[in-house]
Amino acid sequence: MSKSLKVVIACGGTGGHLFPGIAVAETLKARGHDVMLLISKKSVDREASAKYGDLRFETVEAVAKPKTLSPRMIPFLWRLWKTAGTCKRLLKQYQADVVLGMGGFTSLPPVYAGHRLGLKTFVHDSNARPGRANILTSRFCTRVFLGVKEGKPFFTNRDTVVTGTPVRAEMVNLPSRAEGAAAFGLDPSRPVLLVMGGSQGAKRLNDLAAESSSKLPAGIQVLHIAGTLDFDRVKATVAGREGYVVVGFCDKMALAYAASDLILARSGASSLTEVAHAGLPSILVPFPYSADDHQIRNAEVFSNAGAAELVHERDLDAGKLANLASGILNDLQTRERMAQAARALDTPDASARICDAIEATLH
Ligand SMILES: CC(=O)N[C@H]1[C@@H](OP(=O)(O)OP(=O)(O)OC[C@H]2O[C@@H](n3ccc(=O)[nH]c3=O)[C@H](O)[C@@H]2O)O[C@H](CO)[C@@H](O)[C@@H]1O
Repeated sequence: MSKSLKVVIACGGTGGHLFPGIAVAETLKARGHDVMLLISKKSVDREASAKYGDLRFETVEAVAKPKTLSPRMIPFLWRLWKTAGTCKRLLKQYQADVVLGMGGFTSLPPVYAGHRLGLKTFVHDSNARPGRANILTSRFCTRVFLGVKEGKPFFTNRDTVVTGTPVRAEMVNLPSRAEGAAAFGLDPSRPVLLVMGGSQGAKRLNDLAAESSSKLPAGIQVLHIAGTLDFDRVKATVAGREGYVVVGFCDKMALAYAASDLILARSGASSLTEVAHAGLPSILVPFPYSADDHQIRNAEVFSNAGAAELVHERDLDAGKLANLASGILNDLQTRERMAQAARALDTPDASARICDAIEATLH
C-alpha cells in the first residue's frame, strides 16, 4: 500500500459542505489514511455530525463574510487572520500532509495555513456558479475539484478537475422502498412527495408545501423535512392531514430518498447530487437570495437535462404547486423520463476521484 496520509478536511458552516466532506473522509479512512474534519461551533454542524462518531471532528471559528463595504469587514479580516493562526497550529500539531476545503469562507483559513506550511492544498466547489470564497481560496491551492463542469470557467489559470460532488457511504446503496416507507410510517403502495429545504430548512418552501397539502389528491403522501427551527410550525399547519409526515432534521436521508417518488426542494448542490444519485424526478425552487444566484444555476443544470421542473418562488403558489406535483406523480412516463435524466447526472465515484487525485500529488 502507498504511504498513509494525514488529511485535514475543512467542511463547516452548512450541510452542503459538511456531508461531502464526511463522504471524502469515509473513503480516505477506508484506504488507510488518517483524517481530521474541521467544523464550526454552529448548531447545524453539531447536529449534522452527531451520527458520525467514528470520525474525528475539531471545531474552529466560523468566519462569515459581511458585505464588502460594511463596517464589519475589518473585524471579519481580523477573525480570518486569527483563525488562520489557529489552523496553522492545529495543522502542525496533527502533522498534516494535506488540507482539503469543501467550500465557503470556513475553508479559507485552513487552506491558507496549509499553503503557508508548504502542504498540498485543495478546494472543492460543488456549485454551477462557484462561490467567491472558493475562487479566493483557490489561489492557495495545488488543485481545484469541481462538482460540475459549469464551474470551470470561473477558475482561470488554476489546475481544475471535474470530480462530481461526493455522497456519503450510506447513500451509495439505497435501502428498498419498503424499508424507506417503514422508517417514516408511510404506505409503500401510495406515491410519496419528499419536501426538503436544505440542511437548515426553508421557511417559504415549507409554507408553500404545507398550504398545498390540502389541494393534493388524497392518495398522495408527503414526507416533509422542515428543519429543526420550523418543525413545530409546519407540524401545526398540517395537523390532521392523513399521510403527511413532518420531520425536523433528518438523520436518515438514504431512507427518505428510498421512500420517495418525487422531490420538492431548493437547489443546494449536495441535495441535487443526492437526488441524481437516487434517480428521482424533482421540482426545484431555487433560494431567491443565494449568492450570485448559484441555486438558479444549479437548478438549470437539472432542468436543462430534463431531470427537473425549475420554478421560481415568485411564480409559485400553493395551487400551482399541488397541480405540478400531482401532474408529475400521476404521469408514469414523465416520471420515468425525468428519473432517467437525473440518473445520467449522477457521479457515483466522486469521492474516489478526489482521493485518487490527492494520493497522486503525494506519491
Ligand atoms: C441557502 C444556501 O445558500 N445553501 C447552500 C449550502 O447548502 P445547504 O446546506 O443549504 O444545502 P445542500 O442542499 O447543498 O445540502 C444539504 C445536505 O444536508 C442533508 N440534510 C438536509 C436536511 C436534513 O434534515 N438532513 C440532512 O442530512 C442533505 O442530505 C444534503 O446532503 O451550500 C451548498 C454547497 O455550496 C450550496 O449549493 C447551497 O446553495
